[in-house]
Order: sequence, then C-alpha cells, then structure tokens
Amino acid sequence: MVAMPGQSKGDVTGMEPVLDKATIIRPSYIASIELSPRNGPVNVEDLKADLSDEFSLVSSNLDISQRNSLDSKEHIQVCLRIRPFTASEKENESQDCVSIQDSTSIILKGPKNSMICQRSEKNVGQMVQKFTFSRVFGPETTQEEFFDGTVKQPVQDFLEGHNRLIFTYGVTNAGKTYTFQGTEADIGILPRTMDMLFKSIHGKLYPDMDFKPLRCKDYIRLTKEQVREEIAVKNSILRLMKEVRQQSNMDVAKCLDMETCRNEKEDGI
Ligand SMILES: Nc1ncnc2c1ncn2[C@@H]1O[C@H](COP(=O)(O)OP(=O)(O)OP(=O)(O)O)[C@@H](O)[C@H]1O
Repeated sequence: MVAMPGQSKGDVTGMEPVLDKATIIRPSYIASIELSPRNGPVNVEDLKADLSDEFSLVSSNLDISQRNSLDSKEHIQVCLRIRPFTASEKENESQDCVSIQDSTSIILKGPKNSMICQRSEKNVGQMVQKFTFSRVFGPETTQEEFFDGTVKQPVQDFLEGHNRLIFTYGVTNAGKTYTFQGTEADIGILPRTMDMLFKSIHGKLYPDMDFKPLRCKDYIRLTKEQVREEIAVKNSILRLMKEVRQQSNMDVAKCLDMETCRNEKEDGI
C-alpha cells in the first residue's frame, strides 16, 4: 500500500462498516482508544477535508488567496497498490480477500478461517468492508505504470519548488520495499525519482569535487589540500571495506571447509 503525497493519520481510507459496532472485536492494543462515531459511509474525500482543517492551522500564516489555491488543488492523495500472490501464497491456496470495485474503491472480505470472521458471521453474516482511495492499482500494475500514476507529478511539482512528502504504509510483506526500491531488473519509485531528478539537472552539474556538505543544508568549499585529504580518507575507507569483505569471505570458506571435514569424518570417508 502506498500513501502519497502529504501525510496520513490513522484510518486514511473510506470505510463502510457492515457490522454492528458492538460485535466488532478490537485488537487489544487499540482497545483503549475511543473511536469517533461514524454515521454512514465515510470516503476518502471526508478524510481529506478533516485533514485539510488540521493543515490549515499549520499554514495559518498563508494569506487567503494562497490558501484557496492550495485547497483547490488535491494536496493529499492516498493510493492503494495490491500486490500479486507470491509463489508460496499460491502454493497455500490463499484466498482472494480483496476485490477491486472500480479505479478508486475495493471490497475487503475477512479470511474465512479467521476467528474474528467466524464470530461475526454467527451474529451478522460475512464481514465485508468497502474502502475508497484516490486511486487503486491492481496486481498487474507495472512499476512504470505505478510511478507514472502516482509519484511522477509530485516529483515534477518538487522540481518546480513545492514541498512533497511520499511514503509507503502497509503491513509486513505488503510490498512496500518492492514498490519503493524495486528489483534490479524492475526498479521502484525511489530510483525512478532519482533518475528524474538527475535528468532534470543534467548539464547543470558542478564538475569539481570541492564542495563538502556541512550540517545537513550547508556546505563548505575545500582548498586543494583539503580535496587531497578527503580523497585519501575515502580511499582508505574503501580499502578497509574491501579487506573486511575479503576477510569475511575467507571466514565463510573456512567454516564450510570445517563443516565438510566433520561430515566426511562422520560418514567415515
Ligand atoms: N507488485 C509486486 N509484484 C510482484 N511481487 C511483489 C510485488 N509487491 C511485492 N512483491 C513481492 O512480495 C514480497 C513482499 O514484498 P516486500 O518485501 O516489498 O514487502 P514489505 O512491505 O517491504 O515487507 P516488510 O515490511 O516485512 O519489509 C516480496 O517477495 C516481493 O518481491
């Protein structure tokens, strides 16, 4: 799942509960949290409106015309990416719990054998929830399509001087790393973003290596002597890393040798 750009808080999706509230068993870690009452379906637009109210406090120093222009732009988007079943999930005949209704909404069914579903089925029938998002991407979505449909525009906005925040959010194994980082053969949104940023500054790069970052957003210009020192330090770090890697490879080889010897001894070879 991916939330982008802006910030999300708690339940960022729209939700149409079918269950009676009293029958919903809440996980213990949120048992003490009071849910605000919801009358009827809540969709992503309502949540965006709530969040926009909160953000208006942060941006209270903007003048009204600026604020109106921000409000008129959709500045919070929550996108959902549904990943395909992994090989092991296919082997274990995992159930299809998510079905895409249209480009902005999905229907979620609880797993048949989960306790919460079995209990709720006894009381009110199968537990089904509807969630809405700014956009839903199905399992067949490629990395390129996902980037083009979600992150490309905010990166373009960033290049034009606007602040944008993009983050992934989801349970373990949901596909956050795959979406952000991707694989060597099929890169994710982070390398695609970097590619776009570097392409945009192509030809404007400063060719000398005499700037050094200082305290996050500052930098200093190095003298020729300092440049030589920096290069020497970098080279010694690289040499050290190479030695450590070689040493650990040798240690692994030694362990494998010892293991082989022990096995051969046990087998009486
Ligand atoms: N869109 C996709 N297409 C194909 N495979 C995917 C996709 N998304 C995720 N996967 C695969 O699903 C598995 C879990 O994905 P991933 O490691 O990205 O999850 P994660 O959310 O980062 O998990 P964790 O929070 O535990 O780090 C990986 O094997 C990954 O290759």
